[in-house]
Amino acid sequence: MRLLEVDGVSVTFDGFRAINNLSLSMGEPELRAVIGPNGAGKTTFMDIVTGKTRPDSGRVIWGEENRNLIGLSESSIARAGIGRKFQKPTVFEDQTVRENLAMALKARRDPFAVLFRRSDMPARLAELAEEIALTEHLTRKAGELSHGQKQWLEIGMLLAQEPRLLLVDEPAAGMTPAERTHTADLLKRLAQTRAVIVVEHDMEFVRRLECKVTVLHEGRVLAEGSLDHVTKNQDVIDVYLGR
Ligand SMILES: Nc1ncnc2c1ncn2[C@@H]1O[C@H](COP(=O)(O)OP(=O)(O)OP(=O)(O)O)[C@@H](O)[C@H]1O
Repeated sequence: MRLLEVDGVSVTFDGFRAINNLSLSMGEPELRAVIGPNGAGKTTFMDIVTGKTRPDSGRVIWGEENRNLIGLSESSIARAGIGRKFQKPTVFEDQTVRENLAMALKARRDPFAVLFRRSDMPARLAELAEEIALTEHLTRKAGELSHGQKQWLEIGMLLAQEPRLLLVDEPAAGMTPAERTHTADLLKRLAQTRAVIVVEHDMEFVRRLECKVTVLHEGRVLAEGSLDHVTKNQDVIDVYLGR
């Protein structure tokens, strides 16, 4: 099913067109990597989808009701089911892993939260911890976790909101090789039941995701397909070699 449709979106900053008639479609479930050189518009694309930046034109169509997200507040969009993981982890370092997850579960504000009984919380918390491979670390302070584990904890906290689409910004940055492998596996698993968009510079990591790749350049889609397909594309090669 089609979950998200970005349709002919443009945004200009001080006369500079950062996003230029961008169109992109996401299914549910789906895993997608978005790559592109510096300044290609990757961050601005996420800012538009999450309501942080309002485009000058175009539409962002969401869900089975074909709701246009443009003009909605960031919190309305989050409630509609779009979660965003920024590059830097923002977990509560003085709280334990369990406390961080419990806070995220309590913070659920969507209409389903009322159906979600408090007594179900321990089970859901255990499930989340399992999903992000932190079951053994529930009683540790988040500040004691490795960089990779903090990132997983934050992903777990986002999962508590049950997003239908998760946007993840450069998850592999600063991770050890073992953590990268874990993260790629985690994202692949998450994308079996929801839509996940990963913005990433690291091609080795993108290869591990084994998913469709969208290459952005100058605010529009330059190429789309498997990593092998897009890396053979002459336009993509030229852009990456800076010609
Ligand atoms: N608020 C803003 N005001 C002016 N220009 C901006 C603003 N935000 C982004 N830009 C410009 O828009 C272009 C796209 O930026 P964006 O950050 O989306 O690219 P990116 O693909 O995320 O790059 P990187 O890989 O370096 O993070 C860049 O040229 C950037 O300088």
